[in-house]
Amino acid sequence: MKNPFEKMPTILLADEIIDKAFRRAEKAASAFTPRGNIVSKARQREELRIRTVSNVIRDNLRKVLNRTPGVSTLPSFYQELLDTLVDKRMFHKALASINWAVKTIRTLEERYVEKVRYSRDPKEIARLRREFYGRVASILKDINDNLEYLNKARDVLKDMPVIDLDLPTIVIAGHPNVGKSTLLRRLTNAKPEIATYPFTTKGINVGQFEEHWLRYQVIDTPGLLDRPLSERNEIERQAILALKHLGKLIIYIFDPSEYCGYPIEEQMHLFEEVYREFGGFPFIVVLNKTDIANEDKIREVEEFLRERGVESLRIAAEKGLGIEELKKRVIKIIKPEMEAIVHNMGRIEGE
Ligand SMILES: Nc1nc2c(ncn2[C@@H]2O[C@H](COP(=O)(O)OP(=O)(O)OP(=O)(O)O)[C@@H](O)[C@H]2O)c(=O)[nH]1
Repeated sequence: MKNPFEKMPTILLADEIIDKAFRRAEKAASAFTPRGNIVSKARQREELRIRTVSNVIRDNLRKVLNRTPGVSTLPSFYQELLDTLVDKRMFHKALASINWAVKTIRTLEERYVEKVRYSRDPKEIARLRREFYGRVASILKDINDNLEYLNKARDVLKDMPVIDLDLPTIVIAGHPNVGKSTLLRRLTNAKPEIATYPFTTKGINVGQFEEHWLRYQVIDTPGLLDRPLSERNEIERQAILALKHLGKLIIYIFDPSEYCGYPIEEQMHLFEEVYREFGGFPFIVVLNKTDIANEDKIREVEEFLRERGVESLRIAAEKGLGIEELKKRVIKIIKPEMEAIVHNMGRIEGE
C-alpha cells in the first residue's frame, strides 16, 4: 500500500485560479471569430467566456477532489494518522466546500448562459458576463481558507509514512536512548531501509524483515511510547490509538545499564503504563545493553517482570547478542497468524 495522499496535487489559491481562468477565457475569446449580427456575435463571445471560466475553475477543483482520498474511504490506521496530523473534521469540511463550489459554479454557468442567450442588448450581455465573473470570484474567495488549509495539509500528508497495512507490524517501545533504533536495525533486513518521516515533531522509523515467505515490519515511533501517559497531549494519544490499529506485537525495551539516562524505577513505571494501554497485545520484553549493565540491576528488572508474569530476554542489540533468540520468539508469535492468513487465502482461491 502506498501513501494514500501521494497523488494529492498542489492546490492553487483563489486568486491564482481566478487569474488563470480569466486569462484563458480572454485567450479563447480573442481566438474566436463569431458570425452573424452584432447581438449574435456578442452572445457567442460571452457564452464562450462564461463556459471557459467555469471549465477551467471546475477542472482545477475537481482535480483536487479526484486525487484526494475521502476520509471515510481510508483504512482506520490512516484515518487516525490523518486526525493526528491535520484534523480529520477540518480536512473533510475543506473537501466538502470544494465540492460545493464546483456544483454552484456549474449551476451559475447554466443560468448565465441562458440569460445571455435571451438578451438582445450587447451591453446587457457584457454586463451579464461581468456579473458571472464577479459571482464566481466571490465563491472562490469564500473557499479560499479551505484551499489554504488543504495545501498545508498536503505538505504534511504527502510525507506520511508508507506502512504496509497488510504486513504484521511490531511496535517498539521504551524510553529514549534505550536502543530502539539499534534493535530495529538488527531485526530488519541486513540493509534496512529505515525511512524517517515527519510525525508530530519527531519521525517514525519503519523497517521490514523477510525470511522465506514470512514478512513483517517493525516500527519505532520516537516520542510516542517513551513517556508516561500523563505527559502526553491529545494528538499523541490519537497517534497511540493509530498504533493500536496496526500493531500485532509490542517489543518493550528496558535499559538496565541506565545509560539512557532514565533510572530503572522510571522505566518500570513507563512499562506498566504501556502494558496497561496495550492490554491484550502480545508483549516481548527485552533487557538491552546487558554488555555494560550491572548484574544486580538486570536481576531487579527480571524480578519485577516475573512478579507480573512477564517473561523477558537479555540482549545487547549493538553487538547482536540475543537477537537470534528474539527473532525466534517474534516469529513464534507472528507465524500462526500469517499461516492463518495464507490458509484462508488458499481456501478462497480453491473455492
Ligand atoms: N553498550 C551498548 N550500547 C547500546 C546497545 N544498544 C544501543 N546502544 C547505544 O545506546 C544509544 C542509544 O541507542 P538508540 O538505538 O539510538 O536508542 P533509541 O531508543 O532508538 O533512541 P531514541 O531514538 O532517541 O528514542 C546509542 O549510543 C547506542 O549505540 C547495547 O546493546 N549495548
